[in-house]
Amino acid sequence: MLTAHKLHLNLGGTPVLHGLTAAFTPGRITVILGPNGAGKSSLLACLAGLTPPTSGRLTLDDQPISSLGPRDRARRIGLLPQVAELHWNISVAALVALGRLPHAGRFGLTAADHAAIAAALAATDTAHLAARPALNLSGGERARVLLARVLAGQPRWLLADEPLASLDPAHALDILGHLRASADAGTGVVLVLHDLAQAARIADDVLLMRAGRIAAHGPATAVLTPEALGPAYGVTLSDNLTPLARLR
Ligand SMILES: Nc1ncnc2c1ncn2[C@@H]1O[C@H](COP(=O)(O)OP(=O)(O)OP(=O)(O)O)[C@@H](O)[C@H]1O
Repeated sequence: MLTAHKLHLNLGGTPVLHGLTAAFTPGRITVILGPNGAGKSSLLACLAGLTPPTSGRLTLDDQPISSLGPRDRARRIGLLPQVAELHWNISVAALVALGRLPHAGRFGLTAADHAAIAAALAATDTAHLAARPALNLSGGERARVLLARVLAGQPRWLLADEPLASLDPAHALDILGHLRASADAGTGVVLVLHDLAQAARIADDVLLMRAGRIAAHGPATAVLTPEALGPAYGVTLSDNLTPLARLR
């Protein structure tokens, strides 16, 4: 289990998370929803152990996340951040191989490493880009390659912030299918999404945030309703979760 207990986070003197308590279950896909600025990315960064909370407790399988060494943590928790910038013009193959760094032994990549990299390239339909310089990719290609880097690490927990935002419908479906298969194989998957239709398609559980607090958390069927989502987003929603109008 990945858990947050009474999590508070201040950034630049501003309270961003206000005492969140939540547990995430391996083998399930949790989608975090909420309006801009609700604290979704901040929560994900805390869960990944990258942003230390101001107070509260984060644990992975009953162990404080802060007690994990960076290599151990990176093996167990993979994070795809919302804004993933590329600074080096290395090849796609080299970039995806970086995802194996937490597993790297003294003698370079093993057959298992190569197999994991090939599987990540296949899952994201990026194998044909392997020789391309990473800086020359389109936005959607770059997003898929950066996801491949995370998948190559085969983390037990996969946290991804808007992983489908720049993908075309076919690639979005491919990635959703891969995430479902990963969860079915026991991976804990936590996704931040804005598209309610995608959330409805993939979520087992939904954590709805509003202004740094949890507005609802439970099975998707219970939270993905116009009554629960509408007030959080300040809109009225149709039965199929299409936004109809702003709430006054
Ligand atoms: N370094 C920072 N200093 C001060 N405030 C910050 C900092 N980083 C984020 N915030 C604020 O924290 C709040 C939560 O931000 P966060 O990025 O977690 O929201 P979000 O729900 O992911 O939003 P979005 O849907 O727009 O991506 C926002 O009000 C944001 O302006």
